Amino acid sequence: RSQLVQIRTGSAALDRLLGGGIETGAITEVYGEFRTGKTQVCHNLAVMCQLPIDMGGAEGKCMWIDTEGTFRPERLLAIAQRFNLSGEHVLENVAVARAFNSEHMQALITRAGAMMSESRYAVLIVDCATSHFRTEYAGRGELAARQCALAKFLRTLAKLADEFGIAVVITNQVVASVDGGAGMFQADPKKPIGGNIMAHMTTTRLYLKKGKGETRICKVHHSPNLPESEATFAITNQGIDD
Ligand SMILES: COC(=O)c1cccc2[nH]ccc12
Repeated sequence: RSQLVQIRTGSAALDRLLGGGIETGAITEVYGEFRTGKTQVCHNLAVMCQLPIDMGGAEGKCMWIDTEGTFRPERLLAIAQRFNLSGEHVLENVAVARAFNSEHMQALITRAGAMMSESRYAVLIVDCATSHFRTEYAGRGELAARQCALAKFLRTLAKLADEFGIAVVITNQVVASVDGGAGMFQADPKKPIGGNIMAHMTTTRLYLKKGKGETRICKVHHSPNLPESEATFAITNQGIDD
């Protein structure tokens, strides 16, 4: 069983909000509207996880499932430079696969276990975890089937988080809604069909929203052990920062 640590995000304010950083051995959902920094948080974690544990890292590799072509290797190089890591070495330790539909996503995480038995992974990123489910199960009549497929996907992720002690980080794009961005599949409270799968199958949920200029505000939702407070961070060319 690998030692469970918290991985620093690159923003001290955000790390304080999280009680140290992103938890390994757990699933963290990062959700928010378009362009609120979800993928930027992932780029930071893909580098930070490779730092020594005593520097807030997890001394492991990153596995990245990219569903919308938002992975940017050049962003990793800039962040690596900021933390005095070799960019080439950092990129070598990030295994990226494009996932073109939800079946492909399920196949990738099913096979991920074999790779995690071979070498030390610290982070599995799925960005974005919900877009294919949303488009493939589009109609209202498909909500139950969508919840079922998503629940199976999250169960597989939870098993990887538990078995390999990795931090699973999944992003979820939500549209501005009257319920204040309650996250994907927030079933209409009047007709809860399995409720919000994401809300009860993830350990910690980070809601991101735009602040002034290039700043973003993160609010912790539904965390079993963190106060519901918020932190402000910046998005820079060298990743997220205070
Ligand atoms: C090169 O990257 C992979 O082979 C990979 C990346 C993310 C998830 C994966 N699952 C199985 C292989 C794989």
